[in-house]
Amino acid sequence: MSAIKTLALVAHDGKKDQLVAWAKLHKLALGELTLFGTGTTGGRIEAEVGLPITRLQSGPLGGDAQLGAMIAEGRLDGLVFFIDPLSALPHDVDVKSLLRLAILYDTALAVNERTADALLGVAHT
Ligand SMILES: O=C(CO)COP(=O)(O)O
Repeated sequence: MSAIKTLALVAHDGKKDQLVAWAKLHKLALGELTLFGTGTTGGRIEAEVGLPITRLQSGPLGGDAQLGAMIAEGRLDGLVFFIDPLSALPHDVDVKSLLRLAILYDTALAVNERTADALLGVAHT
């Protein structure tokens, strides 16, 4: 696998605290990468972690679709997407589409913390 240079960070509302805590823990490693995020997630990463991140639309307003397009265009190496397995979402079709494209294009994909650690190459704590 070639090294990851561009990484998107996304979390559903019930998982945002976990993603912010994970990003704080791995700020140094994440700081080496060009980061993208959906609107609300990206805003929290910027404000609470202090990492520069390009914010797309909020997920329900097309942010997942924008990330899918980036994957289709070969502009994203990895996706850390903390999906909330306990909540139904109005934009579930967009989430499915994003995951489908990540699989189709063999994008490095982590949907939980342990796998995100592996993706980033850091030790699980
Ligand atoms: O809903 C999302 C992903 O499906 C995330 O969007 P926000 O980061 O804007 O909350």
